[in-house]
Amino acid sequence: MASITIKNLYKYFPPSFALQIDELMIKEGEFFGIIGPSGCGKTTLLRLITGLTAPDRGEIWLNGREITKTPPEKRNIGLIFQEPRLFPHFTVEENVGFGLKMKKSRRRDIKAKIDEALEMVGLTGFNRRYPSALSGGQKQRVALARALVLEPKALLMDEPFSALDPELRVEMRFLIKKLQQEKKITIIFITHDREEAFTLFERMAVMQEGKILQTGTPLHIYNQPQNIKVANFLGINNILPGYIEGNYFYTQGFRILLGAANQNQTAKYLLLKPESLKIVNGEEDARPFLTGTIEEITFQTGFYHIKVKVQSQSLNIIQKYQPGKNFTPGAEVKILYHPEEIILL
Ligand SMILES: Nc1ncnc2c1ncn2[C@@H]1O[C@H](COP(=O)(O)OP(=O)(O)OP(=O)(O)O)[C@@H](O)[C@H]1O
Repeated sequence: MASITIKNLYKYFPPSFALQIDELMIKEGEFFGIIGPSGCGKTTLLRLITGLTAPDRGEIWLNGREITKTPPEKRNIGLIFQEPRLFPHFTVEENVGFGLKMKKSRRRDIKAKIDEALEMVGLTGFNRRYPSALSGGQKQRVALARALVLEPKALLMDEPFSALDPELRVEMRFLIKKLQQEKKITIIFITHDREEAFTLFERMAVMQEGKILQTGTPLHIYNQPQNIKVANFLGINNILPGYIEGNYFYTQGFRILLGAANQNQTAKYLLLKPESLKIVNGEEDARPFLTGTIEEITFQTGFYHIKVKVQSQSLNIIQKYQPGKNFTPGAEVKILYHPEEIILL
């Protein structure tokens, strides 16, 4: 498996889209993610790395060798799409072995390699099945085996699990994580699912409008987003404009106490993570608080998502379900916050 380096890469699609990446380095054996909103250029970046799209300028290096002009089939980079793209009239075995056959490998080797790849993806014994007799998750496992059997230098995955139902998606995430750790595969994985990003990636790049806004571990980016676009994309959606004076950040109609490290800066925005806020009904707590009125409540797998109006602004709060504790729209509530968990930008 190999490292991938990108230098000054530029691709323009008339009339208005340009991808521009000054520098990006993906380490050998790294599980690297690319996240960003629809249309920001994630797929274009993958296509440039595999050679399916040619850049206007810039360089792509694979394992210390420049491959910018190398044809796709000579790069040996595996590509997995959202849909498995299997040949319907081929069996599982024929689908998985197709690339090896094209490379004119020996028949006995092909059989052994197919069996090994099928075992890796948990499909031992499925050799003779046709795609029509497979579930969505199984088809995507075949697509994975078909890529792995060629022992690619890197595996590029373009939202590979987004068409699967939630349970299967979780199962496939476990599988790919396990394979990546066991085989030390270099993977670049596109998603716009934040949960997927936090589960899978060692490092990731947040893209927007053809550019990389920030690179780092998911946790680092979540805790220190570089700007409000990154923060918002990662789900930190309480972004309050204002200014700092002394120990407080003043925003429209109220103020927030700052932690010791945050005072006397020139920040223009204060960010509150939805899960760092807590609604209390009269319980004693020494933490500073805001008061507001509950606007809206939804319940999602063990958590309440609550919107509370504080003066003219709405705050989003994610709070764990607790038996016996209910929230009602219209109720006046106290919202606790941690001054040390505030992000200033
Ligand atoms: N071959 C092409 N010719 C012209 N424009 C293109 C071409 N391929 C992509 N684009 C444009 O480039 C931009 C980026 O597209 P891309 O598919 O890379 O985005 P994405 O981040 O992968 O989006 P999504 O998450 O929706 O898949 C879009 O505006 C798209 O319309």
